[in-house]
Amino acid sequence: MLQMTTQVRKQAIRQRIIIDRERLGADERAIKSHQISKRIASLEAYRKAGTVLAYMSFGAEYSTRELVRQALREDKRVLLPRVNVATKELDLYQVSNLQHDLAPGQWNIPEPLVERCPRIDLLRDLDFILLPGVAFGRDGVRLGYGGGFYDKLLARIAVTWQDHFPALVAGAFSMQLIEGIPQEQTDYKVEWIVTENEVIPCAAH
Ligand SMILES: Nc1nc2c(c(=O)[nH]1)N(C=O)[C@@H](CNc1ccc(C(=O)N[C@@H](CCC(=O)O)C(=O)O)cc1)CN2
Ligand SMILES: Nc1ncnc2c1ncn2[C@@H]1O[C@H](COP(=O)(O)OP(=O)(O)OP(=O)(O)O)[C@@H](O)[C@H]1O
Repeated sequence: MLQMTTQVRKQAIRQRIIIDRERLGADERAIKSHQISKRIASLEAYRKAGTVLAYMSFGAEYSTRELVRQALREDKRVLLPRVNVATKELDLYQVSNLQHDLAPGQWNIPEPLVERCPRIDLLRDLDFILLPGVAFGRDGVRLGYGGGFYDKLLARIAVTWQDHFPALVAGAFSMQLIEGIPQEQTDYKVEWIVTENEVIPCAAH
């Protein structure tokens, strides 16, 4: 019953923030996305990273394209997720060319083409993870679309790699920062939230 209440509360927050985020105009989103990208690119954790797990934004999410392009230009190893419908988990693939390596997948999100991109199973190699999200708390609590994809991925990484963990960073518009997001046992917190206005260091996970 407690579980149910948490899910209902999460869903209400999701719906509200998704609608509010759509209200930001396209131009405003582009300017803010650029500011977020620049701030993330200047984080030490990003600069030091050899292997980066990013994602391709969709809808009114902060646009990750600039950062993904920059990482490829800087010769970082760039991985992108693909929703595995059978396992309901994220499979990771290395991309090298955004024009040729991607096609619209689940929910129309650009995803790596399996025939062009090598699948990467070695979660140990990850230095930096850029996480999507609908809403965030300043303490690092993250609310996604409800698939639990990232929490499951992070749980897999935690098992593989107990002593060391990749940096967990989220880019988001400042309107996505809210108080009172309910947390569950399986939820991982992000370490940094980067908005158009600030870089927020959050509690360690
Ligand atoms: N850009 C981006 N890529 C991502 C994520 C993300 O949040 N953002 N994900 C983060 O985990 C995964 C995809 N997760 C998603 C889960 C639900 C919906 C969504 O729109 N669901 C609709 C129902 C759609 C349907 O079932 O047909 C909904 O909830 O209304 C989108 C993405 C992997 N890739
Ligand atoms: N490690 C895990 N193993 C199994 N199920 C999990 C795990 N982590 C989360 N889940 C389940 O996934 C479902 C959705 O979780 P949650 O609402 O936290 O998703 P989200 O963080 O919003 O989505 P996403 O991670 O895809 O952005 C929940 O029912 C949760 O119990």
